[in-house]
Order: sequence, then structure tokens, then C-alpha cells
Amino acid sequence: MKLGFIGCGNMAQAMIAGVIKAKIVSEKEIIASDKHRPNLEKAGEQLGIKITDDNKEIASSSKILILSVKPVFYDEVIQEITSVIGEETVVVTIAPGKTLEEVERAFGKKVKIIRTMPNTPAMVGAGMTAMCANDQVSEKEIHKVKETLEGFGRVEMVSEYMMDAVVAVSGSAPAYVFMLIDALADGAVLKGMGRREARIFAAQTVMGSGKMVLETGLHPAELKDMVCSPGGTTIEAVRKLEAEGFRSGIIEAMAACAEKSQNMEKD
Ligand SMILES: NC(=O)C1=CN([C@@H]2O[C@H](COP(=O)(O)OP(=O)(O)OC[C@H]3O[C@@H](n4cnc5c(N)ncnc54)[C@H](O)[C@@H]3O)[C@@H](O)[C@H]2O)C=CC1
Ligand SMILES: O=C(O)[C@@H]1CCC=N1
Repeated sequence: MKLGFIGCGNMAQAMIAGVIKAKIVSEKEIIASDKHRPNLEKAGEQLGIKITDDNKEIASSSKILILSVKPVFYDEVIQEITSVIGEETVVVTIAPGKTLEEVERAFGKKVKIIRTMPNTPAMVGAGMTAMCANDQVSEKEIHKVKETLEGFGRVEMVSEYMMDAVVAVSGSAPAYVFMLIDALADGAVLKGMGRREARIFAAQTVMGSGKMVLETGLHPAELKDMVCSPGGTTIEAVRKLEAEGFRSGIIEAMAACAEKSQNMEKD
């Protein structure tokens, strides 16, 4: 099985590191290209994968081809590879706002396309990916791609109209979670804790809280209530967070994110 990446930036490298670590695909079966030669060489060395400057070579030889360039470069790359794309190749897109229909139109012919939205925690095998497919992809092929993407985390099939919400809740969300971790660490530093230690306390707490939601199946509000002892410290913090617009800040940020995803090409 050959796994190809056109564009070898942050997201591609996170996915490659994840599948290699999980032993889903060996380094020898992965090939990547990138316009920026120094980055490509560095990624090739660090990850032990094959590299090439030739996007067509990747398109014609990959069973699964992941288009990991920015949305604005999709059309250019698709035009370059459409004449050589293998008949059995499944093209995987990871770009916000790029619909299956738009990508199909750019190829100008029937191609197997799976639209996904991954996130960078893929790098440590803890990614969250949503996927949907066009009518050219068989159930067996969907299963194969899902299995590959599961190498770097959890994968859920979604309806295509859900993709903008997915961008807001998982694709882009690691950025806000990292901001939360950084802010938690700042708060601890303010109270005298060393930076390194503060970061560990903050990150472990975020990870543990996420794990609790997933493993107990309890509503996050119920889990929050379990931390708030009556008349205690936590409810004081919760009072302040509500006054500062913590929840509404996140919801508004996500609304802006989803809207940007929907209008990516129009801005
Ligand atoms: N960074 C993230 O957390 C996530 C990114 N994505 C999507 O992944 C895609 C890539 O994003 P990033 O990795 O963040 O960007 P990036 O800028 O780190 O990587 C894109 C790479 O594509 C290369 N490139 C541009 N034109 C090319 C061409 N014609 N042929 C070969 N390589 C070319 C660039 O040199 C660059 O290294 C985007 O569509 C983005 O929306 C999706 C989910 C999460
Ligand atoms: O910021 C972006 O546009 C990409 C898509 C999701 C995460 N990063």
C-alpha cells in the first residue's frame, strides 16, 4: 500500500508521524512532495519517508493520496495531477471549505474522493478526524482509508454538511486548547509555580478532563458540578469565568471559525 502526500507541512507531518508510530504503514510505503525543498528534505530525514519533487509521481503511484496543501493551492495541484491519477487511487482532502463537489469539478472527471478534517494531535496518535466520501468510493475503500486514519486517532463518519462544525470543534480546536493550557500555566506562574511544572500540571489536567468525559459518558456540566464543593474554591473560579464570558467567548470563536470554513474561497 502506498500512502502519498502532496504538501508536507504541519498537518501532513503530524499524520505521517502518527501512522508510522502506530505501524499502520511503514516508512518505505510513504511518499511525500513539497514545493519548499528544505522543509521536504528535513521531513524526509526526520520521518524516514521517501520524498520527491514530482507531484505526478505521487499521484500515479499512491493507493491513498492525501492533498495536504492549503485550500488556495488545491485547484493548481489538482490540475497538475488529474491526467495521471490512478483509477484505483482514493484522493483524501483535508481542506476546510472544499466540498466533494468542488474537488470533483476541479478534477473534471469521476475520481474517488474522501473529504476529511483531521487535527494535529494526530502527531501523538490522539487525533480526531471526520470523514465523508463521494459516490465513487466503495464501502471497502472507505473502510481501508478509515483504518489508515485510525492509525493516528479516532475517526468518525459524518454527513458533509457537518464539516464546518467539525473544523470549529476539532480541526482548529487544538489551537484554543493550547491557549487554555498556556493560560492555565500563566495563572500558576502568577502564584509562584515554575513555568515547566506549571505547563505539566495544566496539560495533564486538560488531558485527564477530556479522558473523563470520554470514559464516564457523563455530561461535562455534571463533571464540573462534581469539582465545585459548596462554598469552595472552584465555584469562585466558575463565577469569575462566567462574568468574563468564558463559555460565550469559546462559542463565538467557534461560530467565526465555522463561518470562515464555509466561506474560505469567497474571502
Ligand atoms: N494545521 C492544522 O492543524 C490543520 C490543517 N488542515 C489543512 O491541511 C492543509 C495543510 O495545512 P498545513 O499543514 O497547516 O499547512 P502548511 O503550510 O504547514 O503545509 C502546506 C505545505 O504545502 C506545500 N505546497 C504548497 N503548494 C504546493 C504544491 N503545488 N506542491 C507541493 N507542495 C506544495 C507548502 O510548501 C507547505 O509546506 C490545509 O488545507 C489545512 O487547511 C486541516 C486540519 C488541521
Ligand atoms: O487554520 C486552518 O485553516 C486549518 C484548518 C483547521 C486547522 N487549521
